[in-house]
This record gives sequence, C-alpha cells and structure tokens, in this order.
Amino acid sequence: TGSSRPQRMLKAVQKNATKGDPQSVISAIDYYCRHKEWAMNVGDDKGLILDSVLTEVNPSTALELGTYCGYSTVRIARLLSPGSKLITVEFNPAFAEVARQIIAYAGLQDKVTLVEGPSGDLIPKMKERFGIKYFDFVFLDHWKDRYVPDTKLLEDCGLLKKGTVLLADNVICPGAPEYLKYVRNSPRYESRYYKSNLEYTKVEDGLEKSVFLG
Ligand SMILES: CCNc1ncnc2c1ncn2[C@@H]1O[C@H](/C=C/CNC(=O)c2cc(-c3ccc(F)cc3)cc(O)c2O)[C@@H](O)[C@H]1O
Ligand SMILES: [Mg+2]
Repeated sequence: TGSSRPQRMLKAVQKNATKGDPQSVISAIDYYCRHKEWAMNVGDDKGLILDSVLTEVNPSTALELGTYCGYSTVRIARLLSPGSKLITVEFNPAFAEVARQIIAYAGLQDKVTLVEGPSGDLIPKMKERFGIKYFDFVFLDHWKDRYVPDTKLLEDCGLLKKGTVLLADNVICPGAPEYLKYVRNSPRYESRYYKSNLEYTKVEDGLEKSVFLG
C-alpha cells in the first residue's frame, strides 16, 4: 500500500530540513503543505500568533491536545525556556509515530513528552503519571467537539491555576461554537479572539486565547 499524508510530510522534513534545526523543520512542513499537499497543521499565519502568545506566557509546563504530526509541538517546544516541559497527547498511533520522528528530527525530544491515548483518559492521570501540579499553557487542536469537555476536565482535575492560558485553534473553521460560548460566557475566563487564516489558505480562521481566572 502507498504512503500516508503524514508519512509524506515526514519525508519532506527529512529531505528539506536540517537535523536539529526546529525552524527548518517548520519551514519544510509549511512549504510542503502550502505547495504540495494541504494538511491540518496550525500553519505559519496562526503559528505566528501561537509564537507570540507562548513568548508572553513563557510556560514551564505546557499541554497540547492533538499532536497530529507534531508541527505545533515543534513550534511550542522550540520556544520553551530550559527546564520547561511540553506534554502532547495523541491517540492515533500512526500519527504519534510520525510526530515522534519529526520532533526528534528537530532535536526537541528532551523537551517533549508525547503520550499516546485519548485526552479524556490521560488528563486525569497527568498529576500521578507526570508529576504535573498545573499547566501554565494549554493548546487545544484535537476534535473540536472535545474542546469543552476537556476544558471542564482540566478544571475538575485541578490542572489549571489563576493565569493559565488556553489557546484554541480553529474556533472559526472548522469551528468550535460551543467552546466559544463556554469560555466567553464563563466568569472564570477572560477571552480574546485572534483573527487569522485557515492554514495555507485565504479562508478566515482564528485562535481564541482564554485566561483562567481561578
Ligand atoms: C477523542 C478526543 N481526544 C483525543 N485525544 C487524543 N488525540 C486526539 C483526540 N481527538 C483527536 N485527536 C487527534 O488530534 C488530531 C485531530 C485534530 C482535529 N483537527 C481538525 O479536524 C482540523 C481540521 C481543519 C480543517 C479545516 C478546513 C477543512 F476544510 C478541513 C479541515 C483544520 C484544523 O486546523 C484542524 O485542527 C488527530 O491527530 C487526532 O488523532
Ligand atoms: Mg487545527
């Protein structure tokens, strides 16, 4: 059987990026997905917003829901301060395997813990398994109808603290209407929408940044 889209993306990284250079991995994926084959990475336009929010928050422990091929994992991990950690959750073994190789190619494997399994099962185990007290930053980019239940689960598991920043991809396209209602109407969040474009297209999409108020 033929290769998969994630496998072709990995090949493009191995061919065009420089080992140990995260920016070259990001550029290789963006070039491939813009000119050869679209894929659902957060991409370069929204990626710049992700970068600026990350630099502002400077998290010591970050969580990503929905690794896919590891593009945003590399974007986040490359900006972490020494000693900071990113935990990324992915339940598709084939995607996880490609992501591991892309993260390693970027030389970021020491900053990233990729955990295979569904977020709903793994979030309650974060404290006991990984010694996590709180997350300072959460990037939501998995199934859009899971943003609300997983946010509530993070609250209930005591994994958010005053000031924790949630950043959600795709709140316009494909859309996460229930999530926008939840964070924008809740007194426990201060929310702001960052307008941008759907990755590699001119279609509108954006990121919602929500600060947990405790
Ligand atoms: C069951 C919920 N828990 C989960 N736990 C762990 N991993 C999960 C989970 N859900 C999904 N995943 C993984 O996250 C990824 C899923 C992401 C879903 N994203 C999208 O559907 C998406 C879709 C688009 C899009 C936009 C326009 C289109 F025309 C077509 C597609 C753009 C995006 O940026 C997207 O993020 C996969 O790797 C999947 O295996
Ligand atoms: Mg997305």
